[in-house]
Amino acid sequence: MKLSELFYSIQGEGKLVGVPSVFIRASGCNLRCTWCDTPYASWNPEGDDVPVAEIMRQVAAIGAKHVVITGGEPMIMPDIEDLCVALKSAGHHITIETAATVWKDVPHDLASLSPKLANSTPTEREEGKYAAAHERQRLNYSVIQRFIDSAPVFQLKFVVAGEADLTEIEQILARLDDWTPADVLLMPEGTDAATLNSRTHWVSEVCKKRGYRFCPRLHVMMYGNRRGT
Ligand SMILES: Nc1nc2[nH]cc(C(=O)O)c2c(=O)[nH]1
Ligand code: SF4
Ligand SMILES: [Mg+2]
Repeated sequence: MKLSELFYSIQGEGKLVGVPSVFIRASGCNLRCTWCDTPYASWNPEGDDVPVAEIMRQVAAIGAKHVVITGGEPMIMPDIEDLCVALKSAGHHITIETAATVWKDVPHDLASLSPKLANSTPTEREEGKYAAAHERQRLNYSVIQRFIDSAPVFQLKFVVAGEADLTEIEQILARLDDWTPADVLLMPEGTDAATLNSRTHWVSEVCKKRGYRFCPRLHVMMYGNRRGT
């Protein structure tokens, strides 16, 4: 798998926030979010091809149960299934962080689904060649539904930048089945504490009204937006 980084940190987002976890970051993405916080795994993918056996050696050396496979987009990696099978048989808890645009039936424990809203689309003027492909691919309802239907546990984690995003989130949720408000997480967009804090108030008010979960970005608050954290 093309690997941009592998590190041990605290899960900063989602239902398992606070859990010490090994992060395996696949390099390469089919989307191009304008606010992507890991451009080194999407816009300008860095890293080397690392065999699953070597990834397993590095994970074993850390010795944690929880593993988060993120990216980039892990579901476009040719050996994602081999990696998940190996992690499962070694007894790990697997979270997959995906934009849920590509389906693969791989063993996992938590599907962290982050469908991308219109706020993610690059402007035509700045990034014309990516804007159209991103817009075409960013929402794939049948893929999202397959994850919901097959995952042992899932979360729908929406990156929100403004109150207008709520309308789109509700349109998306209306096309999906078998979720409850407790599965819906609203995460402020931002890669610094000041931006996150400026969005905390209105996002938390929406969560109180709708019964959605507020999703912090604990690692950004703890470490700033730094690689390997
Ligand atoms: N600590 C920490 N928690 C995370 N949760 C999701 C992450 C991601 O980049 O997908 C992430 C990350 O990069 N670091
Ligand atoms: S889906 Fe994730 S990795 Fe890909 S461009 Fe968007 S934020 Fe970046
Ligand atoms: Mg991230």
